[in-house]
Amino acid sequence: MCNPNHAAANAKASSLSSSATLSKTAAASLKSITKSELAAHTSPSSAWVALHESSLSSANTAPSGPTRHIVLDITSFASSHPGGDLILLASGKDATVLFNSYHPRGVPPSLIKKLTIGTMEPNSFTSFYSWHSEFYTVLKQRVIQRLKTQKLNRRGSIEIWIKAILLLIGFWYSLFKMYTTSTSTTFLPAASWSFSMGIFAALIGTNIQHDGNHGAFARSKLINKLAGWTMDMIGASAYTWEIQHMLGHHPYTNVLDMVEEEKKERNLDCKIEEKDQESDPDVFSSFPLMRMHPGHNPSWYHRYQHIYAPFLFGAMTLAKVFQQDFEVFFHKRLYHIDANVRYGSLNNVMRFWGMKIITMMYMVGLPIYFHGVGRGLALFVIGHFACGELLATMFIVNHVIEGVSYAKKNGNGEATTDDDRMVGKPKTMAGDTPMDKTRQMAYERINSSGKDKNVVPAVPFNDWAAVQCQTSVNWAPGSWFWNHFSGGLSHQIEHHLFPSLCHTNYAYIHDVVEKTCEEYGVPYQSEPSLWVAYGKMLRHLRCLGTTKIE
Ligand code: HEM
Repeated sequence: MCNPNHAAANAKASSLSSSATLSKTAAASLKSITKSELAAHTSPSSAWVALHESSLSSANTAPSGPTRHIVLDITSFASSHPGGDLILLASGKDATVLFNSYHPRGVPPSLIKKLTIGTMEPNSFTSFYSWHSEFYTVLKQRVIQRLKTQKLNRRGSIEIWIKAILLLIGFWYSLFKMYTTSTSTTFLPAASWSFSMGIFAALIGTNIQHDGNHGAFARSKLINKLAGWTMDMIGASAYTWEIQHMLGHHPYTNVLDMVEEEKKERNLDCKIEEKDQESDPDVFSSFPLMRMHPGHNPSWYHRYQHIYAPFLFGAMTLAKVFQQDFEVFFHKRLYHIDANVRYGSLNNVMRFWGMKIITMMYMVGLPIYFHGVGRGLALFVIGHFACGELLATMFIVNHVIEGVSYAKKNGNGEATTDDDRMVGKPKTMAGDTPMDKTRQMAYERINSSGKDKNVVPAVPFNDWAAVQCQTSVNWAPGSWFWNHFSGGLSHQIEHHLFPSLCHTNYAYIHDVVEKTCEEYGVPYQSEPSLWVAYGKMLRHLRCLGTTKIE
């Protein structure tokens, strides 16, 4: 079912996008590549990526044959890639989600053809997602059009530069005052500076490093790299963050791969070669103390998680700096995600250790030098608690909150029929499927306007972009202030759909996204403020602590 009114927009979008589906003759002349061959090409000296062919097609129709992926050799292209070395994160794996979500204007088909070296064996990957809808193609085209009309840069403009400079000054000034404020009579002033340093660190994380590492801060690759590096400046490794956030959380938001879960329960290793395991590492945050996905088994203590969560969130950044970074560095993996794409290179290993040593010197060593061991350590912990608490408050409400959906991948491969889709339909804790309701509303709206009800395009429940809308929630939508304060976290739906757009744009495109969702029958959930969202998040955690849904 396709709305003819959208055909023109779709055609325009696809002329820019990579409608590079290879002809049968061209495909026949390409070599067939196995999953293990693909997985062997993960270094900058030899990097291959696989792309789901239907996601590159402008037709976006359901497949008539087996799912097929093409393979691109990106080794020589990587150095000239406009998005910098982010492209290497995708090497050795199915890069369909990254490719589609990072190029709102598409990529020239001629480039795809030039880089294509083969095709994957049929059905090599079993993905939770479907790519057979025009929803995302039309949405991208409308958003790009809005940016053009309002003369906004896709990447950062003066707004983000001014903010970045002020935040960096705030961080270093607070640190300096924390060293130099005497603690001999009272501890409070130095503690306040440490608290302020922690708040600035959180805001640097959400406003500078987040955009930098998504390639969205500036047009220059070097500036993006430096902006991303501020993560190391505040103590945690940007490489671990890229692996967790960009390869795990963004592609598989609130998705839990039940095959992997079952293996874990039987203490079986989830092999890294099984690259199509699809789970969101953020739903493991603070695991096992927190239960953040209904697919996880509840333990007795989870019934109290809504009480201890606010304290635990404060320890989140300490756990990142001292536990997760080292675990990922030494094991070279995060759950099912191969970390060799970053920690496999000597330069990156040196940067990891160099930055850890330097930051420990100014964040722990100097406070101890100025204030003694006990007070110095206390100042360090206060700063981290302030940072962790603010970050968690603004982030967790986006994905773990009343009304949000969770998905389970049951290992049945890509859904192509409605029955298959039902298996993995994203559901709320209450067991509802919000998209059932929004789809119905879209049909009714068209019917009441007297038009043919078939004109509402059917978006599959597991359409990648529709899943982002079902699993993310906005707060304070449209607010310029909160969008700036949170580094775009308040417009999480827009961020998930367009991670390569600078966050300063989200407040100007959210109405386009909301309207397109409404038109296509896709959920779009917003909470009026952070406080309302926080309350709903705690209530939801209480419910998650006790209830299990199938
Ligand atoms: C797999 C093969 C890939 C090819 C052939 C490719 C090609 C391109 C091209 C041609 C552009 C310029 C687009 C424009 O100006 O609108 C671009 C931009 C970009 N790419 Fe890629 N890319 C690939 C993979 C990736 C991956 C995996 C990521 C992220 C992990 C990524 C991130 C980016 C970013 C952030 C930009 C800048 C976005 C912008 O200008 O709005 N690319 N890429």
